[in-house]
Amino acid sequence: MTTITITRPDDWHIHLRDGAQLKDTVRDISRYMGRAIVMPNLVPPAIDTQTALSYYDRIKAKVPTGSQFEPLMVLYLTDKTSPDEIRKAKASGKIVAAKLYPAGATTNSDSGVTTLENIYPALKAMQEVGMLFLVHGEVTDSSIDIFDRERIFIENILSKIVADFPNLKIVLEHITTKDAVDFVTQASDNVAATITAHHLLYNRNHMLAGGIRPHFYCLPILKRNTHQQALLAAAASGSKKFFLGTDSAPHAKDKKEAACGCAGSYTAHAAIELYAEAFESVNALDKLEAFASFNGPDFYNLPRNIDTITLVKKSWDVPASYPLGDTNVVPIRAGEAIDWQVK
Ligand SMILES: NC(=O)N[C@@H](CC(=O)O)C(=O)O
Ligand SMILES: [Zn+2]
Ligand SMILES: [Zn+2]
Repeated sequence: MTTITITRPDDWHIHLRDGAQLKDTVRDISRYMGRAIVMPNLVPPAIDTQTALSYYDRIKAKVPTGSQFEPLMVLYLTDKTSPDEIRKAKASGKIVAAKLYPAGATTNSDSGVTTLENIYPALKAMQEVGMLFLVHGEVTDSSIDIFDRERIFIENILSKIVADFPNLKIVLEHITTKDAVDFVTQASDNVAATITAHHLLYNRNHMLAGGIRPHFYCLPILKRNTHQQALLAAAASGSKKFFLGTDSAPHAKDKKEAACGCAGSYTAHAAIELYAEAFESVNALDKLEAFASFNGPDFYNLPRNIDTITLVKKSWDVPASYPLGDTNVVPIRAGEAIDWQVK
C-alpha cells in the first residue's frame, strides 16, 4: 500500500462561517490542519479588530480537545478601513492579513471595496506594519464575461497595486487561470497565490457538460481545461509562490440546488486527500509537502509545523451530505470515492 508522510499542512484560505455551523466547520478543519486563514465574509463582515477577535474566540471555543488547530484572522477591508484600524489589528497578534473583496464580486461582499483608491491609506499602513494583503481577484463590471473577470482584474487592478506597493505582501486567492499563474510567477517575491483542490481537479466541463452541477459552482468560476492544466503545472512546479488554500465554502444544500444557487464548494471534509489525488494525477506527489506545508508559512513569515501526518492510498466513499448546523452541505465528491485517506 502506498503511504506518504508530510509535515502537518495548513489551509491558507477557508470559510468557517459562524453560529450553528461553526461546530461542524471547525471540527472538519481541526482534524489535521495546523492553522487556517479564516475568511472574514460573515454577515455582517469582520471589518474591525474587535469583531475579528470575538470571531477568533468563537472559533477557539469549538476546537475539539486534542487538536492543536489555530485560526489566523483576517480583516475585511471596506471603503472606510482606516490606517489606525490596520495598526490595531496588527498589534492584536491574531490578525495577520486584510482582505479585498471588490463590492459585489462574491458571496457576502456587499460591504466590500467600491473603488481601489479608497483603500490606499489602509494598504500604505499594511505595507508599513507588515500585514498581508489578500485579494479576491475578479472585476465586478457586469459587461465583462464571467470567465474573463480574473484576467481583467489582474490587468487593470492588481498590476497597479503591485506597482504602487512594491513592499506589500500580496496573496492572489484561489487562482483559476493561466493568466494568474503567469502574473504571479513573473512578479516579485512579495506576490504569491493560493490554489484550491477543486480548481486542480476540475474544469468547467465537470460543472456544465451533460447536466448542470451546482456544487461545482464557485467563484472564481471553473475555467476551461487548459487553465486547469496551468494550475496543476504551477502547483507541481515546486515554486514557493503557490500554496494550499482550499476556499472550502459551505452553503446549505437547498441554497446550492436552487434556481439561483450560491457560489462556493465544500472540500474541508477531505482537503489534503483531494490535493493528493491532484498531485498524483501529474506524478508530483513529491511536491505536495512544500505546497501544503512549507510555502504558506514561509510566505506568511510563520514557523512551519513540526509534526507530521500520513496519507494512505486507500479508497473511501464520501457521504451524500454532512451536517452543517441545522442544515446539510453536499461536499465535493458526494457519493463517490476518494483515493486517499489520512491515517
Ligand atoms: N468561493 C466562493 O465561491 N464563495 C466564497 C467566497 C469567496 O471566496 O469568493 C463563499 O464565502 O461562499
Ligand atoms: Zn473569493
Ligand atoms: Zn473564499
